[in-house]
Formats: sequence, structure tokens, C-alpha cells
Amino acid sequence: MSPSNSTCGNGSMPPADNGFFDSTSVLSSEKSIEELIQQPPVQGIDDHLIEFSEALRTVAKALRRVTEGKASAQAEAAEWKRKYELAREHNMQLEKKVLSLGDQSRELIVERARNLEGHIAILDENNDQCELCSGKDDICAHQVLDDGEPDSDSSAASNKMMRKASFKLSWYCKGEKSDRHKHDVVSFEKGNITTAERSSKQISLKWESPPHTVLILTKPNSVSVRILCFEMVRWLKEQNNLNIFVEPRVKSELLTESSYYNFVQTWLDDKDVLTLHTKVDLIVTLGGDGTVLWAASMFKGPVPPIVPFSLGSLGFMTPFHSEHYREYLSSILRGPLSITLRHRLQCHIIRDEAKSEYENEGPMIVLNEVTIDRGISSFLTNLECYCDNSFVTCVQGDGLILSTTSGSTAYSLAAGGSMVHPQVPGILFTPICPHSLSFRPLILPEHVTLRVVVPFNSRSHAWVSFDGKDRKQLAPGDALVCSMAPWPVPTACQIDSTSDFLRSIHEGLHWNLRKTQSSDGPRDP
Ligand SMILES: NC(=O)c1ccc[n+]([C@@H]2O[C@H](COP(=O)([O-])OP(=O)(O)OC[C@H]3O[C@@H](n4cnc5c(N)ncnc54)[C@H](O)[C@@H]3O)[C@@H](O)[C@H]2O)c1
Ligand SMILES: Nc1ncnc2c1ncn2[C@@H]1O[C@H](COP(=O)(O)OP(=O)(O)OP(=O)(O)O)[C@@H](O)[C@H]1O
Repeated sequence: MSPSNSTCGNGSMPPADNGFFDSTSVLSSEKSIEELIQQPPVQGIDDHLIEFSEALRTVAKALRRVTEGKASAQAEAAEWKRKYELAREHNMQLEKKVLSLGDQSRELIVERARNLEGHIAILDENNDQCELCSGKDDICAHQVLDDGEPDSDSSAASNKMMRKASFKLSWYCKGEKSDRHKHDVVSFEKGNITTAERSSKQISLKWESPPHTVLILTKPNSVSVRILCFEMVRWLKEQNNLNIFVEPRVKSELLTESSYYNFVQTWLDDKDVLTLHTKVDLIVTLGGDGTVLWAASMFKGPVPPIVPFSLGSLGFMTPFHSEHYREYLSSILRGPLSITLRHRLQCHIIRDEAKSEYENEGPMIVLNEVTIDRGISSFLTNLECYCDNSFVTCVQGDGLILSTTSGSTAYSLAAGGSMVHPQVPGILFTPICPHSLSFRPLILPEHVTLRVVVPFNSRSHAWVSFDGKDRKQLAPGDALVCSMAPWPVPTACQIDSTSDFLRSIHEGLHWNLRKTQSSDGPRDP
């Protein structure tokens, strides 16, 4: 029997269905190679055969390592599974215990148990879904809203047991509402590249458990807003039995009006605001676009869905008319509702003088835009801009706006930038009064990181502001770094995100309004 025949006959290893070599065939191949190299050398064998048997020895070793590796991976998976089962058991016991406890301890423990649940869902490699989420292609509230600080003992807020309502988001095109979201994929079948799905779909939010807690945010110093707020709080409590949070200023206004509003909850300090997203199911804003910006700025991480009522002048992001608030809110609390997921930008200021990373400032998160301008300086700005470390340009003029697509209808529009549908993921790069004839605005893809540096040879400082607020100075050598934030702002639509966007540019800006030309006149023959 020739060695080469024996190797071909017993030692070939067909891959298993999953494309990997299965461990039984690996073991039998290794055995046959071992048998082969144990055989006494044949008289007169040449050097090639010795080399060949050395090579087989090496292959045998490699195969053993593969088998051992697989066994250790299996052991690790089993260990994760065991940890998962233990943690889940512990979690269930905790939930049972809280039922027999006093209100305050109960709230604390429920928060902890839910946090644990969130972590388990991430750790469990075998079940990559939260138990409460039924489909892989939807986004469930548990996956994004359960990461708050659990031990906020300074909360003046709730003395009731509160659980956040869970919801699910799904994507659909017009006319196919029942379709589940399919991931954006590019298909390479048969060598042809086709985009299987487009990303800008209408998004529908469906409550999986009913919302219990509403946060109402109001524009200050407005009589009409105050009156509506009083009325809405009463209606939400009496007709819907909801928990209601307001800002401390509004709570004092309500109590000045009547002690009836004692049930309304608020918070004491900024630390409590950080945990609001773990308690609030829905935010209602009463004001203009500025109030929506204000609401978004309170949530540096995940943001609960916002229902923006229009009590301002322009109202690009506020599609709901306040006169019909009962109908709108009843329908939204029932669900499903169409939402726009508005992208945000996160920004860091990198100080030249900072000795360590910790001395830098950020992140600041904006819904509209971050602006770098010349402030009160009479000199041209001199801003060096980089996109993913590639030099883009130097802005010499009044400044630069880095805008989200939601902000494309705000300051960026006034500076000559294009209007972009808010659901389009991208970053607008719009100069303010550039002193050049050829500086057209750009729209960059969502995944880039932008860096704007004030060079050392700049004649002046620059100023940065976030959604028009919190101005900060940038000295020569300082930089602003900006990229897409992972937490969008979900705003409820009156119809759907496209209809609402088109309606706001028609009604708010009178976009392309012109008297229609009469048909009475010359025509093509
Ligand atoms: N020249 C300009 O157009 C200019 C100058 C400064 C600031 N702003 C915008 O004002 C925003 C701050 O708003 P504020 O309410 O706190 O200040 P504000 O009270 O001065 O209102 C600014 C105006 O911008 C409108 N606006 C805000 N966001 C919008 C959006 N996404 N789409 C269309 N219009 C929008 C508001 O309705 C309001 O009429 C900034 O983020 C900036 O975009 C615009
Ligand atoms: N809850 C709040 N607390 C503090 N400031 C707020 C709050 N809500 C809104 N503001 C600020 O009040 C200002 C005006 O608000 P808003 O834009 O909503 O009203 P408006 O100017 O009447 O409406 P529009 O922008 O449609 O003309 C904004 O600068 C905003 O940041």
C-alpha cells in the first residue's frame, strides 16, 4: 500500500454543512495520519518520503489543536449559558421579593433587577434577544432605555412602583404597513451588486405595554402655554390615570394655581435629570422648535418619544395643533404611531492646553447644529477642517455650521445649505459668509468624524455654540471634534415623516410659492 493512497482514502476531511470541519471527521483524520506515521519505514525509501512523514506529523499536531480549540470554545459557551441561567433565576427571585416590600425599597430593587436583565440580554450569546423582544429585526425599548443610574436616592419624584412602557419600532414603506423591517443589505448574488433595502422607511412605534408616565416640558413666560399645561395635566390624570412629571418651575406654577396639582412629580437637581429616561415613557412639549431643542438637550443619552405641540410661530418640528390635544394624545397613547428618528451630533472640545483627556470638554449633543464663528471679533475666521483626518478646507469668512439633517431647515438653510429630509443620515458642512466665490456647502455621510481646528497662526479666537446656546471660546490650537451621536430623538409624526416634512416647508417657509402661470397664452405647436 503506498502512503499517498492511504492518505487520500482515509484522511480527506469533508467540511460540515456550516462550512467548518466537524470534530469527528477531524479526529478520525488525525487517527489515520497517526497510524500512517507509526508504520516502520520501508527499505530503500527516499528522502522525499521522510519529508512527507514529517509534514504529516505537523498536520496531525495542527488537527489536534483545532479539536482542542473547539472543545474549549464549547466549554466557554456552556459557562456563559450557566451564568445566564443563574442570573435569570436570581432576577426572578428579586422580582418576587419586591412584591412583599415597602414602596421605596420596591422601586429601588425593581430598577436594579431591570438593569440586571438588560445586562443579561447583552451577555447571553446564545439568546441575542431580550426575552421581551420577539423579533430580531425590530428595535425594542428594553435594548436602549434600560441603562440609567439605578441608585438615584435623591429623587424627589415617584413614591410609586413605576415600570417603563416597552415598545417596538418597525420600518415600512407606504402601502406595506404590515411588512417587518428588513436590514439594509447589499446582495452580491451571482456577481451582481444590488441594494436589497433602502434605509429611509417610515418608522412605526407600537407599544408592547401601555405608557404610564408622561413628562411635560413647556416654553417659559407664555400665558397660553401655561393655561394649556394646567388643562392637559388634569386631563392626563383624570382620563388616563398617568404619572406626570414637569420641570420644578412648572410644578411651582401648578401649585400656585391650586393644591389639586400636588400629585404632579418633579426633580431636585441635574443628577436626577440623568435618570429621567428610565422613568418617562413619553415627552410632551408645549412651545415652538426651541422647546423641542430644549427637550432633546435634557437627554444626553436615550430619548423617550416626543410629542411636540405647536405653540410657537414657525413650528418646523411641532406638527401637532394644541386645540386637538385630546384626540392626538388618546391616539398616541393607544399607538401605533409614526415617528421620525432625528439624528444628533456629539461634539467634544479638545483644548490645546489640556494636560490629559479628562480636561477636555464634552460630549455636547445637538439636534440642530454646532456653529463655529468669529463671535465679536472683526477678523475673518481661520478654521482648518478635517474629515476622518483628511484635510477638507480652511474656512475664511464668518464661520462654519455642522448641521444635522433636522437642522438643515434652521441656521444652515439661512447660510445657503440645502434642505434635507430629517430621516436622511448625514452631516451638513455649511460655511457662513465665506470670503470666496467657490465655497459651496457639502453633505457628508453619517459615519465621518469632523475636526475643526483653530490654527496657531489665526488672528483671533473662534466661538462655538450648540443649538444656538452655551457659547464657548476656542483659542488657537483648540479643536472641535464632531460625529453622529448614537442616540437619535424620536418625534411623533402627525401623518408620517415625509408628509410632515413637506407640510412644514410649504406652510412654514412657503417653499417655492409662486402664482401658477395661466394656460391662456402661447403654447408649443
Ligand atoms: N440666521 C438664522 O437663521 C439663525 C441664527 C441663529 C440661530 N438660528 C437657529 O435657531 C436655533 C435655536 O432655536 P431657538 O428656538 O432656541 O432660538 P430662537 O428663539 O431664536 O428661534 C430661532 C428660529 O429658528 C427656528 N428653528 C429652530 N429649529 C429649527 C429647525 N430645525 N427647522 C426650522 N426652523 C427651526 C425656530 O422656529 C425659530 O423661529 C439654532 O439651532 C439655529 O438653527 C438661526
Ligand atoms: N422648558 C424650557 N426651559 C427653558 N427654556 C426653554 C424651555 N423651552 C423652550 N425654551 C427656550 O425658549 C426659547 C423660545 O422657545 P420656542 O422656540 O419653543 O418658542 P418660540 O420662539 O415662540 O417658537 P418658534 O421657535 O416657533 O418661533 C428657546 O430659546 C428655547 O430654548
